[in-house]
Amino acid sequence: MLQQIYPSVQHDYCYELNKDFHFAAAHYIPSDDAGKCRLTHGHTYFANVTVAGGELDDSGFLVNFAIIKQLIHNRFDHTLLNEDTDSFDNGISHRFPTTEVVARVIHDLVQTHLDSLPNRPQCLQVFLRETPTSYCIYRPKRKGKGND
Ligand SMILES: Nc1nc2c(c(=O)[nH]1)N=C([C@H](O)[C@H](O)COP(=O)(O)OP(=O)(O)OP(=O)(O)O)CN2
Ligand SMILES: [Zn+2]
Repeated sequence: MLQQIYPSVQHDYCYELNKDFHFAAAHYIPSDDAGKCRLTHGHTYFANVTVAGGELDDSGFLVNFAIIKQLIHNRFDHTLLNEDTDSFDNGISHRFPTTEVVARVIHDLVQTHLDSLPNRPQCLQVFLRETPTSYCIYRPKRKGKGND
């Protein structure tokens, strides 16, 4: 597993956890501007998900690390991302499986799970590395932080 220091996100929560995981997936970018990336090709994506909150659950967890990985790995590992039409859409640019959009989709899948937990943790950041030289960070707008 790639080890690195990730950019931190400012917050006032007592607890913050980070989960690293990776998954292999293929994609293509259906845009004339995408050059060679218009063709189907694969990556080993490295993700770091940041979750924060003020309360732990009955196991002493903010959220189980394993669940964070399973949510994403079970869904996308060894898939063609473009075929996951619940997450991506080849006809709408802001739903093409770019690094930016995949990072946002990972956030949304994680946050949907977190919203089902009684202690209501928040996913504050998704760091997603697509290649050795390219990565994206997605941070959702946060209510009460001047963004809403
Ligand atoms: N803003 C974005 N730009 C590009 C994306 C993207 O998702 N968001 N994606 C691609 C391609 O899918 C490609 O997989 C990654 O491109 P790139 O970093 O250029 O890949 P290289 O390995 O060729 O990079 P080098 O540093 O030149 O070796 C393209 N752009
Ligand atoms: Zn690519």
